[in-house]
Amino acid sequence: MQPLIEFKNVRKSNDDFELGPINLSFEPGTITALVGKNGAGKSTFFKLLMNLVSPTEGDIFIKGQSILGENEDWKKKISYQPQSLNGVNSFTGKELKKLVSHYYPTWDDDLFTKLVHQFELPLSKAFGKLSQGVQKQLSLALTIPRDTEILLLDEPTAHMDIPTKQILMDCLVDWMDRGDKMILIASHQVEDIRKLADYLVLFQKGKIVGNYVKEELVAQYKRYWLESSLSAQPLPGEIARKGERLIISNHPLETEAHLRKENQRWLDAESLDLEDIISIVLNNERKG
Ligand SMILES: Nc1ncnc2c1ncn2[C@@H]1O[C@H](COP(=O)(O)OP(=O)(O)OP(=O)(O)O)[C@@H](O)[C@H]1O
Repeated sequence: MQPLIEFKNVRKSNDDFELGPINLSFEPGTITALVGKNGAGKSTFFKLLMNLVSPTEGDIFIKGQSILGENEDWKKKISYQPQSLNGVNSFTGKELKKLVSHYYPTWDDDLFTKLVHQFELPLSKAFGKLSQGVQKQLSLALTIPRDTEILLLDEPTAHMDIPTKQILMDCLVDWMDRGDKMILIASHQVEDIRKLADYLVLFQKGKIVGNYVKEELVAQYKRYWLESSLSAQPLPGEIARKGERLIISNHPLETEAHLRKENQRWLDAESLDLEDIISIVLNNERKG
């Protein structure tokens, strides 16, 4: 299957920041979360993909078409919700909808009306006079109904109350059922990632440190409480220990095989929270 998006050896250098090299591709039918600390490069990744900033090296393809060429047809296949909308403060929601819907041949007006109703958006008020959370909701209501094959969401649930978050999650799940679509979502909200994402791309200071299937990543980390004290020697797979009887492993099969061989029993074993796993991977990467 042809990927919807391909990054081929992409690098971007800003004053004191280097992003890349990025070699990634994204298939239809997938939701991928971009995860990393503040300043790790997630928004720059989106800006590169929208050709709002130019790569220093490499190329990006949408359905096989380079976004760097003269032909800009690809823009109608991709919707982007940036962290904040600039230059629109004096426009009302109604005016913004007219502008946006005109550009996208796939615009779904019923979906827009549904989101306006669910988010209770005041369409006659100037964008700049809305609260941050409502601005975000309006921005989403102007983005999702473009109904393109690719949807890019940069921190969609920042400043969002809990019931509205739930509406958005349900909307995105329904939206994926519409066909061969994909979503890239940059988020610091582990709950969003847990609920939505199939894949995780982890960023650390401009480098991609891993591209994981979420379920496989979660299955890879386990915490064990052992019946008796551990020897000082680290166990196979061990990446951390607390006290004398608690260890964390990122190779549970190897760890368990070793414990059985040594007749060391464990009283309990459990998977780690996604939040803990992300912290471990990013902190280990920082140390490395
Ligand atoms: N226009 C710019 N000119 C120079 N440097 C920039 C520009 N935009 C971003 N940067 C730098 O690029 C780096 C990555 O920023 P980016 O916004 O992509 O990170 P992020 O992962 O999205 O962060 P956050 O989670 O805080 O949104 C930062 O060091 C930032 O200062």
